[in-house]
Amino acid sequence: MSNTDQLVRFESVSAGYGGVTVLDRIDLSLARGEVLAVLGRNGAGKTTLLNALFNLGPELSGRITVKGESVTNWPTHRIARLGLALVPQGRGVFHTLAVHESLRLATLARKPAGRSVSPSASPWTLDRVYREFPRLHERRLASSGALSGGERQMLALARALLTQADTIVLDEPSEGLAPLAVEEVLVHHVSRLAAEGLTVVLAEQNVAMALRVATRALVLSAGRMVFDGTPAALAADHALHQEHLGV
Ligand SMILES: Nc1ncnc2c1ncn2[C@@H]1O[C@H](COP(=O)(O)OP(=O)(O)OP(=O)(O)O)[C@@H](O)[C@H]1O
Repeated sequence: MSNTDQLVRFESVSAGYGGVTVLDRIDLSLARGEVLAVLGRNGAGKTTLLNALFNLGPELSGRITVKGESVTNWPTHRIARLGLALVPQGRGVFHTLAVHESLRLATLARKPAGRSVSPSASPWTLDRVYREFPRLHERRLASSGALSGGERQMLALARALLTQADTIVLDEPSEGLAPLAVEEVLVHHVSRLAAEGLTVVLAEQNVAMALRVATRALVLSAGRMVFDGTPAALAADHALHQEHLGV
């Protein structure tokens, strides 16, 4: 893999809280255009891995590189300006704002430094977001707090796109969504965006959904990486499923 294809690299990254190790010497690399599913049971360290990438809390050791820059311990906003956007668990939308206002605010957020990093030729605008998510256009005057779970996830995704990020990181996007909403928001929209060149990382408990959209999967178990490969290889590995993903 050439350096320009490589967006993110973890080299022996350990992370923890209050001296307790939660992630243990993780090595991984993420290439442009991949849809990477980060899987594992409750407490396996999925959120900690995403938070390590954005330097959002855990104590870190090892080395994290984003687009060739060594970003370990950089402030989160500087890491984001390299073209990464995080949609946190619970979606992080302001409940009192109308959908349109929430999206408009996202267009004002600071853009990545220098050149545009959006993978598609045209930048994300409000019009383009409303074309991609017609449901948000219908609901543009509704308060964000009145949205369904699926609509709120679309709003969070749209806000991330409006920062012109080329890499979107989603923490448990299917959590609390009805099956139809999972299908519409995640399988439909995420697959479409990935087909246009967006790089996506999603931490998920919903293994079946994640494997439908992912091009690659990692499995964490008690902070160690126990699998890194294709969704097909993971789906075929029943013993690994049983041991590290089964409920
Ligand atoms: N801020 C924190 N302070 C202390 N311990 C934490 C903190 N955040 C997470 N942990 C611990 O780290 C471990 C991994 O948590 P993490 O949230 O990364 O797992 P996860 O795989 O995302 O699980 P879930 O699916 O439940 O979100 C757990 O034992 C958790 O209790």
